[in-house]
Amino acid sequence: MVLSLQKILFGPVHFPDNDEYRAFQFRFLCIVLIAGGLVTLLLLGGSVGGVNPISRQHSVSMTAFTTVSFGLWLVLRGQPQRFYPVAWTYELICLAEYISALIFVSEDEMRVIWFFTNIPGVYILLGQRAGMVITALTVTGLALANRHFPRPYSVNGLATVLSALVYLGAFFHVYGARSVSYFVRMRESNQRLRHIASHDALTDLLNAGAYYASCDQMIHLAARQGKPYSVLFVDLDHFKKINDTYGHEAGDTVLRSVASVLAASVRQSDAVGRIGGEEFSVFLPDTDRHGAFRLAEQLRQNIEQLRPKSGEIFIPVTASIGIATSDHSDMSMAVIQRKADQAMYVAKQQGRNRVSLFDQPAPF
Ligand SMILES: Nc1nc2c(ncn2[C@@H]2O[C@H](COP(=O)(O)OP(=O)(O)OP(=O)(O)O)[C@@H](O)[C@H]2O)c(=O)[nH]1
Repeated sequence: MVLSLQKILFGPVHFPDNDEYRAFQFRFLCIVLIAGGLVTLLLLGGSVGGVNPISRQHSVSMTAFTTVSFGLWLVLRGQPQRFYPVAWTYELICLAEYISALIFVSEDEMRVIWFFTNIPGVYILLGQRAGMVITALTVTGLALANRHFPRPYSVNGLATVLSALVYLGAFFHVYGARSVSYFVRMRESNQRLRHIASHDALTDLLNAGAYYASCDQMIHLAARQGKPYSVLFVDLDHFKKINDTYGHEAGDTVLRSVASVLAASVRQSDAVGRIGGEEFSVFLPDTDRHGAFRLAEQLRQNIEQLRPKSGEIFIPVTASIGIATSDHSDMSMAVIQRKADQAMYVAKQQGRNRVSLFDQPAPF
């Protein structure tokens, strides 16, 4: 019920998770357009019914305003990319409408109130600069035009109106600046937290949880498309000895260097995760065992040539890599990872610094 009302009001729109403020502005503008059209329609109804007489000239302007408001809502519905042109157009027709009321409805001494309702909306929809410009235009326009109105406001009345407008503009300026900067900081810290929760602090690769979650998604996609996928289990050789010989910090340097090589050597669509101390896993969508073997061999050589530097020492490092490729049945991540692990174990047994395929001889 709520969802279908939202669909009617806003159309079929979707905003990314970290775009709440833009989503709010879009929805706010839709509501403002509908509310603006309805309010003028109500006042026009009052005029037709004789409750609230409005001059003929202003009735024409109100009819045009109502039509354009609803028209703009239809233009905006489901099209967030039209937000700024629609918001500016609406703002300009609002100003025209309020000026028309000032000139043609002089018997309504409260008509200046509409300028007050306008300013918060400009700050919310169009931001600080537009809010300041519209406030300044309103204040100077009223100050200069007052004596030309058929029934000008008294000096006292005008002074109150202008001071209150300046106060309102300043208030929303400060409030808007604060809330936007607060929102931006909240969004940044959310992004940071999400990154921390899904990445390994030492290497900045995906951590085990995030890595397996993204592999599960890729496996679903591959199953739908009927495409093969492979997993490389990369385990550094005699890493304990590296720690013992060069120190733990040098070990960390090695892990970071290997992680960079892995991340730089694969495609954007592949996933790389640190799944244990000196264990990495690489998921290769749309890759059969030939492609996986070629890449694994390349990675093995890149790691061997790496020789990361710690202090004045270049540390020799090698890796054993196990490969498993999906067969025609659907293979879960846990199963294929286990097979890659077994293949890696074979590589270790055969002397390390080599690539081994699960249950199969090398294809070349
Ligand atoms: N520097 C550092 N060492 C780590 C980290 N995580 C795990 N290790 C160390 O990695 C070593 C892994 O040793 P093992 O599992 O025995 O494996 P290995 O020495 O590489 O031997 P093989 O795998 O059989 O070639 C352990 O000594 C861990 O303490 C880390 O974040 N930083």
